[in-house]
Amino acid sequence: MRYTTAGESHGPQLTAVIEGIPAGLTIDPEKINADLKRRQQGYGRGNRMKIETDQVQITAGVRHQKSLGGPIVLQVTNRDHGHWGDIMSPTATETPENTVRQVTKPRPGHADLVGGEKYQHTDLRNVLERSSARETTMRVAVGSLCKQLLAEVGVQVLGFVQMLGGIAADPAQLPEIGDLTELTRITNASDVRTYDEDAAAKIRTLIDETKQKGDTLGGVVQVVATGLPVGLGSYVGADRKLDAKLARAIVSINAFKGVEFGDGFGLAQHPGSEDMDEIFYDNDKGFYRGSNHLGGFEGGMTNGMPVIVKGVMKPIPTLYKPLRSVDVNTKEPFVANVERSDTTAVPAASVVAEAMVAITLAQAILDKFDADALPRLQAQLKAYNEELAQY
Ligand SMILES: Cc1cc2nc3c(=O)[nH]c(=O)nc-3n(C[C@H](O)[C@H](O)[C@H](O)COP(=O)(O)O)c2cc1C
Ligand SMILES: C=C(O[C@@H]1CC(C(=O)O)=C[C@@H](OP(=O)(O)O)[C@H]1O)C(=O)O
Repeated sequence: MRYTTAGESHGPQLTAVIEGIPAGLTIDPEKINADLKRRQQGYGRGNRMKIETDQVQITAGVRHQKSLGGPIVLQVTNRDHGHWGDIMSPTATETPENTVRQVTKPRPGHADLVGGEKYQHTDLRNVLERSSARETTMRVAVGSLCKQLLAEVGVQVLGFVQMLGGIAADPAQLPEIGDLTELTRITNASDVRTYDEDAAAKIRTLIDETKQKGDTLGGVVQVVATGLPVGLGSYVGADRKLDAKLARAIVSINAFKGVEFGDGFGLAQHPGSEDMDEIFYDNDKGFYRGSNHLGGFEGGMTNGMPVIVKGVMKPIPTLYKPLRSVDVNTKEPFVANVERSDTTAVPAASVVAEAMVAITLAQAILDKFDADALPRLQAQLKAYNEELAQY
């Protein structure tokens, strides 16, 4: 399964084309809309989210809510496009009026300067429009569709905020991970609600204070996936390791600078005897691990434990507090002048991370098994799990 997205932040609309979804999958657009809404929420977002109400339109590959096996097209309208006149029109010709707002002042921490140099753009709007995290709308739409597929084979995926601006959102250890729907109830990724209401209140206060100072915040998000078959991915080649593919998927999210599995960087702080997950056997459960320090991966393969992936998001680069930069035309220094921006988008990013994990896990399952039609995929997975139970 592969997908691509298209669209500019303030262009008319965003599009995703997905190829390789099995025929016969029920696709509920309202479930996609619910995830799009989660991505739009979260304390600390800027005014753009008051303008947009992201709703998916499915325009190809689906009939009567069932996938047909061909490419699926998803579209979301940018309501803000209406405020941009011809400036973001794909068809209007260039005039003094629609080029007057040329962007020549690159923002530190953004793609603006390097993108201009690389693509020979003198108007940096041509860079920022596509490098904007507005694009993650379509990743969430694709991920939401993938979650509908994963649910049909017993896999659940959930992303949430683990830390924001240095304050832990889940100070307690994750409870025994069973049904992720239960986890959704207590950890609402769309806001900074956490296991611990005190922590959530502290985070909201910190976001308010940071906004007042014209500054921004980053954080850590966590994604948990349960119900995965043993043996997705492979140790036999670098390009087949599934943990490596997940790392790439997470770091591909705008502003993400690091990724870890299970105890991640914390593993370096203990001797091996405290970090390995010992192996046990039970007649009913088969092989199982007594702990999950390694986040569900051994040798680049799923080992049957929940997959636990974390990603770190840098603070939002556009600050109301000015940062120094240099105008690409005049080569004169300036201090940035901001119109609007998020103070933090870590809650939204946790929904994006969930989508990226769902997409990558769906790809791994569809690569491994015959995926032309959903019932055959389900039958193959069942046979595979039954075979492994005899090992
Ligand atoms: C959901 C989400 C919302 C974001 N909102 C903003 C924003 O309002 N302002 C901003 O400057 N950056 C925002 N970013 C971050 C930038 O898109 C990102 O830092 C920039 O494209 C440069 O890419 P890089 O940080 O991956 O190098 C957001 C990122 C995400 C994931
Ligand atoms: C539009 C979204 O996020 C945007 C991501 C973003 C950036 O630079 O990445 C900058 C802001 O855009 P604008 O300049 O239009 O306010 C955010 O609002 C979204 O998440 O849907």
